[in-house]
Amino acid sequence: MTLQARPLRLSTTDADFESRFQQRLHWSADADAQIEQRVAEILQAVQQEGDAAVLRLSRQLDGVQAESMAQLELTQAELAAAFESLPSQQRQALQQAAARIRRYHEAQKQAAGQSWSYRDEDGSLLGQKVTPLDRVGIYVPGGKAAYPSSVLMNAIPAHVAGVAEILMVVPTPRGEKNPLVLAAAYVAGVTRAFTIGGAQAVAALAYGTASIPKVDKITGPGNAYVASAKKHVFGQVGIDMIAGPSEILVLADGSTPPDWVAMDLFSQAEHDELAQSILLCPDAAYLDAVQREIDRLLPGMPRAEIIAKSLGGRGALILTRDMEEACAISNRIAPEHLEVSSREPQQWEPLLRHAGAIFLGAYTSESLGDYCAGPNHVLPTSGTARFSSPLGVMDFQKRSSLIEVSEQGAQTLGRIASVLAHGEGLQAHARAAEMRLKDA
Ligand SMILES: NC(=O)c1ccc[n+]([C@@H]2O[C@H](COP(=O)([O-])OP(=O)(O)OC[C@H]3O[C@@H](n4cnc5c(N)ncnc54)[C@H](O)[C@@H]3O)[C@@H](O)[C@H]2O)c1
Ligand SMILES: N[C@H](CO)Cc1c[nH]c[nH+]1
Ligand SMILES: [Zn+2]
Repeated sequence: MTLQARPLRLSTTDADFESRFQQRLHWSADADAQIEQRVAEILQAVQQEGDAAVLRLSRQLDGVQAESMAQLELTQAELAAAFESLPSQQRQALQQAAARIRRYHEAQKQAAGQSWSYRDEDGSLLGQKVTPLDRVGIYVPGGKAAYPSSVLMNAIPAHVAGVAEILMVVPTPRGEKNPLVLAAAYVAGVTRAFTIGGAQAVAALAYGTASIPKVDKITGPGNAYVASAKKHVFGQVGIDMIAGPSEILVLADGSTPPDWVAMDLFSQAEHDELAQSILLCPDAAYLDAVQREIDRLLPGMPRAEIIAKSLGGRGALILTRDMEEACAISNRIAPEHLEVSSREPQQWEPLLRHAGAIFLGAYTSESLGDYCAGPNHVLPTSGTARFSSPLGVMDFQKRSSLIEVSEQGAQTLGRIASVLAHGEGLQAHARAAEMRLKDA
C-alpha cells in the first residue's frame, strides 16, 4: 500500500469549522491520561529507588544494558575523542553554529540579563542583582532522532549566563551513542553527561540519586513523556517551559513555491508522529498545489512514515477568507514556529502576537532556525507561546532585589511603612520602621 499524508482540509467558512479545528488542535485526552499515569509511576520509582530504577527503566525503555551508573556516564575524554573523530565538515558546521548561537545569546545578555540599580531622591539604592544558577540539567532528546543542535541550544546560553555546572542527559536507544551529540557537548563545554533519557532522566535530575546530583533547574525539549515529567517536577526544581512535540504553522499568501512549503511542513512532521504542521492560506488553488507536492515528495523521504502519521493525524490545510483572518487564527494557535511565507512579511508581522519564533519571508525556512541562525530552537509548544518565551540566557539566571536605605530614606519610608503595617495589624513591622525614625 502506498503511504499517504493527508492533512485535514478545512475552510473557515465551513459551518462545523470551529469544532473540527478545535479537535485537530488538541490531542486526545485518553492518550494524554495514559502518558500522565506512566510518567507518575516512573517519577515515583526513581524517587524511591534512585539509581536502581534509572538502570531498570533505561533497560526497559531504551534497551540500554548497563550494570552500573558509571557505565552510563560519558567521560570528558570520550566527548573530546568524538569531536576529534568527526569529518572536518561536521566539526566546522558545529563550530560555526555554536559561534552564531553564542553571539546571539551574548547580545541577549547585554540587552536583558544585566544587574541594574538607581538612587532615589533620599539617596537610597534600589536595584536588581542578576546571578547565574549554580547547577542545571539540560535534556537533549534522542528517542526518534539525535539532536546535537539541542546540546548547543541548551548549553551555550547556560555558559553565557555563567552557570558553573551543566549536566546533560541524553537517551541512547540500544546503547548507540551519536558522535555528533558527544562532539556538541565537547564544543559547548558540558560539565558532566549521562546517557539516560525520558521521564526517568528528568526524575534523576530533579530528585538526585547516588550518582546524579540534584540540579536547580531542568531545561530542554523532549517528547510527551519528557514534557509531562518536567511539569510534574516543577517546584522541586525550576523548569524552562513546556517544549514538547514540534509544531510549524505556515501563513502563506500563495507566492512561495508550493514544494518549499510542503517541505517546511515535513520538516517538523518528521520529528514525531505527534508533531503538528498547519498551513493557513486564503487561496484554495494554492492549498491544492501544496497537497500535490506533499503527495509527490513524500515517497522520497526517509522518515515518510512518521511524516505521514503526523500530517494525517495532526496536520491541517486551512482555507481562510483573507490574510488578516489567517493572522488571527495563527494568534489563537500560538504555534512554536510561525513561517510568514509571503511577499510582504513585514505587512503581516505587526498582526502576529503569539508564537515561539517568527520566520519572515520565503527564504527563511524554519530549519535554518533549528540549527544555526542564532536564536534558540528550544521553544514553547501546545499554545504555551501565549505566555512563554524561547529558552535564553535569562532562564539560566535569577534576580535578587537590592535595597539599601539611607538615613534620610528611613525617615520617608518609615512613616509610610508604619501606617501600612498598623493597617495590616502587624505591630513588629511597624515598630521596626518606627525605631529608625529620628523623632521616635
Ligand atoms: N519544542 C522544542 O523546542 C523541541 C526541540 C527539539 C525537539 N523537540 C521534540 O522533542 C521530541 C523528541 O522526542 P524523541 O522521542 O525523539 O526523544 P526524547 O528523548 O524526548 O524521548 C525518548 C524517551 O522517551 C521515553 N519513552 C518513549 N516511549 C515511552 C513509553 N511508552 N513509556 C515511557 N517512556 C517512554 C524513553 O525513555 C526514551 O528515552 C520530539 O517530539 C520533537 O518534536 C522539541
Ligand atoms: N524543530 C525542533 C524544535 O521544535 C528543533 C530541531 C533540532 N533539530 C532539528 N530540529
Ligand atoms: Zn526541527
